[in-house]
Amino acid sequence: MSKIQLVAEAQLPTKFGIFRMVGFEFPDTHKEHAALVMGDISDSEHNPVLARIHSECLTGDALHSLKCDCGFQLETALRQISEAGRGVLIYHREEGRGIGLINKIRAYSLQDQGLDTIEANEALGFAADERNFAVCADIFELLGVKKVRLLTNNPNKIDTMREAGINVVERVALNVGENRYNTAYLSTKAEKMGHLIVHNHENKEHDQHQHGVCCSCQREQISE
Ligand SMILES: Nc1nc2c(ncn2[C@@H]2O[C@H](COP(=O)(O)OP(=O)(O)OP(=O)(O)O)[C@@H](O)[C@H]2O)c(=O)[nH]1
Ligand SMILES: [Zn+2]
Repeated sequence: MSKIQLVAEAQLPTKFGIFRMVGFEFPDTHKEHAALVMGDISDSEHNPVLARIHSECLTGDALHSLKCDCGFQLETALRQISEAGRGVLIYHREEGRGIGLINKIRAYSLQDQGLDTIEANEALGFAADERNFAVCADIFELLGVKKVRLLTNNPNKIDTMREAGINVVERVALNVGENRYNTAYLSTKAEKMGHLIVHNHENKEHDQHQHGVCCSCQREQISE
């Protein structure tokens, strides 16, 4: 398969400030990814860039689902980049950990019957995580980013970046959005997938809760 290429760029004003949106495409498959860039990221060698690899989650990112932590992480990452005045968010379009939206809905149906997130994937014939993060290293390279402070709880993202030559100088934890509907999902990630999740009750910075959702996440008005 040929390498992904940078194919389009434009300004994107958001509620977190004005980003440069960069579009990437594989020439053969036309599979698309995108990145939001703020500030001057060309000097990462001397001043590592705050960065997020955010895997697509239509339900969490756009439809306000409480079944996962994705939407909360997306908002927090964009806010932190905006506060830093500089950074990159790669929107990694591998919905449902790479199984796609319809299969994720099928997995959610199995979860409604009691399976956890990994068991549901496996019952559908998939691995627990089908994502390929290597493309994100290529995207960092195309953006001229060499050293990053990576916003993630997933050690696999860090390992893959380092193997691909992107220097992750720091992991910045992203523990937001825990609520009654995703506690089991977060526990499965921590216990079975090795994610570095800190639960709200252990997280001194986030010890106030409203409506079952962590105080830090700005989506406090949730009707239950
Ligand atoms: N197959 C499947 N995918 C899910 C489920 N819940 C969320 N996802 C997808 O999981 C991806 C996010 O992965 P997570 O494991 O939550 O987090 P991560 O990106 O690995 O790690 P962080 O950087 O810490 O956010 C997105 O692509 C979501 O669409 C689920 O129950 N089943
Ligand atoms: Zn999600």
